[in-house]
Amino acid sequence: MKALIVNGANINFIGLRDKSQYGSLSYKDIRNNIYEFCIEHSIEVELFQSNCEGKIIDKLQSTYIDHVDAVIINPGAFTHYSYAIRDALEMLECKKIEVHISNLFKREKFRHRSVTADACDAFISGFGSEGYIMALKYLVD
Ligand SMILES: O=C1C[C@@](O)(C(=O)O)C[C@@H](O)[C@@H]1O
Repeated sequence: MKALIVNGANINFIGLRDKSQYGSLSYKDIRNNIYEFCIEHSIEVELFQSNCEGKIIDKLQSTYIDHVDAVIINPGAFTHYSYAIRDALEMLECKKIEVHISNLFKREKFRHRSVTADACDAFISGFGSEGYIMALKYLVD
């Protein structure tokens, strides 16, 4: 099993920003938890984070050449308006899971809408950073 985990805008600042929504684990802690789970379950994983929409699209497109079985994506605020990331996701034929650390529906109205979620197979929101592990568990079960 080969998985790509893509994190978008400001996810590298998790642990510093709005701890009431995102908890106090840092992005590095979250990465380490993911690596630990992937080692235990023999998942080959690549973690990618960018604050640039175009770089995220390039990374998603690269999975055509560098085949992956699954993409797990937290686009950050791009979730709410990036049709370009949505289109890049839609093209991919692998399993796609959208993850959000916070519960989008318990927050501001602009966060209630995901333009990327319907290009994915599944959606996880509100389980904190455990959401990434839940997505990985779903893939290995
Ligand atoms: O950056 C983020 C993080 C987020 O994607 C989440 O994981 O809960 C939710 C988004 O609305 C926000 O812009």
